[in-house]
Amino acid sequence: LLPILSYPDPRLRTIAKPVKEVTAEIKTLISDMIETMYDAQGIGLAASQVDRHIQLIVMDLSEDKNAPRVFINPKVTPLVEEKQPYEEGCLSVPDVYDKVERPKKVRIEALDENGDVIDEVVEGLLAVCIQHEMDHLNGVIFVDYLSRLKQTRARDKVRKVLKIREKQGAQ
Ligand SMILES: O=C(O)C[C@@H](Cc1ccccc1)[C@H](O)SCc1ccccc1
Ligand SMILES: [Zn+2]
Repeated sequence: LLPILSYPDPRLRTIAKPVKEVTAEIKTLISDMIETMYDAQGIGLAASQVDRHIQLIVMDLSEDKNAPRVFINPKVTPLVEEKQPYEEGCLSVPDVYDKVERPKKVRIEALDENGDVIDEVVEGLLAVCIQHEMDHLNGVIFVDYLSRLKQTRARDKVRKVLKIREKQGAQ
């Protein structure tokens, strides 16, 4: 399992670089990220969150958690002005959930783990998730869209959750 960086760690603000070649090392990182995502009960995970600053996202929206998807060098283009609210969470901001509005329908252009082209128009949770993950690759965290007060509360909440986890870990 890979350690997930927690807000407000400044490393989460690093801009991810494009992947030049899908090497064996990157394939290992992909499977480690998928395993880490499942363990953390996430439906998406960006490489930035595990302190690897390359343009790589893994995702699995399936019920049985057996359909992982990989997006390399993704580009997301909003297709409509209309925005849709969604109660978002983030593995880097544990136990904090709040409403974020994002474009309802987007186009995803990327490469998959075999270097094959992905070019899809998506809506719903997949559209929310890919935009949330793309933000991570650009050093943006969903709490950045919330009020200052909510950002302060989020920082305090994460500090508390991490203390509890440390205590649990130590036992
Ligand atoms: O990037 C992450 O931190 C994983 C995110 C992905 C996500 C955020 C908002 C909306 C959809 C996906 C989540 O922690 S995964 C946990 C989760 C699952 C279902 C709905 C919301 C959050
Ligand atoms: Zn996140």
